[in-house]
Amino acid sequence: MRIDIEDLHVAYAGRTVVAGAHLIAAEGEITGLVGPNGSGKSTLLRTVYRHLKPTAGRVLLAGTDLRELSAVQSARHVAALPQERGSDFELSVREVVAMGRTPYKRAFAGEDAADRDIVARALADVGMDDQAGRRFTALSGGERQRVLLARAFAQDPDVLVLDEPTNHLDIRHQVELLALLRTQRRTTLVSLHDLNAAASVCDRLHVLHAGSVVASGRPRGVLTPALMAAVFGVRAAVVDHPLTGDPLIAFDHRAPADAEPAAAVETHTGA
Ligand SMILES: Nc1ncnc2c1ncn2[C@@H]1O[C@H](COP(=O)(O)OP(=O)(O)OP(=O)(O)O)[C@@H](O)[C@H]1O
Repeated sequence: MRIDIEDLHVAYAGRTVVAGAHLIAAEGEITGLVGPNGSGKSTLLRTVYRHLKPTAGRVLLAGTDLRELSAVQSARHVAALPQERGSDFELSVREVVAMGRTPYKRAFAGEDAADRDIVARALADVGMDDQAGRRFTALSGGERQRVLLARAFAQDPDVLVLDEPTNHLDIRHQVELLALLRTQRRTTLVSLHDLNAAASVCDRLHVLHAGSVVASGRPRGVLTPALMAAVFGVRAAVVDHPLTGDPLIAFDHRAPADAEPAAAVETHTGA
């Protein structure tokens, strides 16, 4: 299922932080959202998983305005890994993941064999199947993250919305998670701070700056040295990754760039 975000505005207590964002997350593609701190990535994602209501504009799921769907209907289609990662579940790992099946159950209905298979597969996908009996609150930050991702997988959604899913993960688990997203081929909308990971894993990228999408397109067309200077305020060269051929952004960690105003950034929409 495809997601269309049209002229989205979102405000907190009257302060608009997403202002007229447009983007498409195409069916079966990984669509990345990148941008500096505070640019509005989490806020935009929160409207897609219905944690926040837009003040104007809309989010369409396969052409239907999300607001026309009930909470249960949208939970069958859209699963999220939010940035607010619950830490207060006095539940086992397996029970947390099984919560992903809730949208499919009638009140008080128990698990059936199909639910148990889906939960087991989700736990195996994130490499937590050997820890299913542990208490969620006893896990490390990265382990919790993987369990909450398994809960999203157990929801068997058409669309995955992931807010910085690689946060807290060691490099091996980052690579595994991103590879897993690629093999699943679900419609995925994901925010990432790691621009090299975004360049490798995303089919398309949207760059948010001060609440607006300032560049969109294939990673190679979007992640240019000029954009890195103007939006992120850093100096960088873009080369070919020696192992994969993906764009590899080599940052100058010694000094920031003199950032140009964001208005100087051209919006890219091509390949
Ligand atoms: N719950 C909230 N109440 C009020 N303002 C908020 C709230 N959450 C975010 N903001 C503000 O909205 C703006 C956008 O924040 P948001 O978290 O969407 O940015 P982000 O791009 O995800 O940032 P980061 O990269 O730091 O996670 C920021 O100015 C932030 O301070």
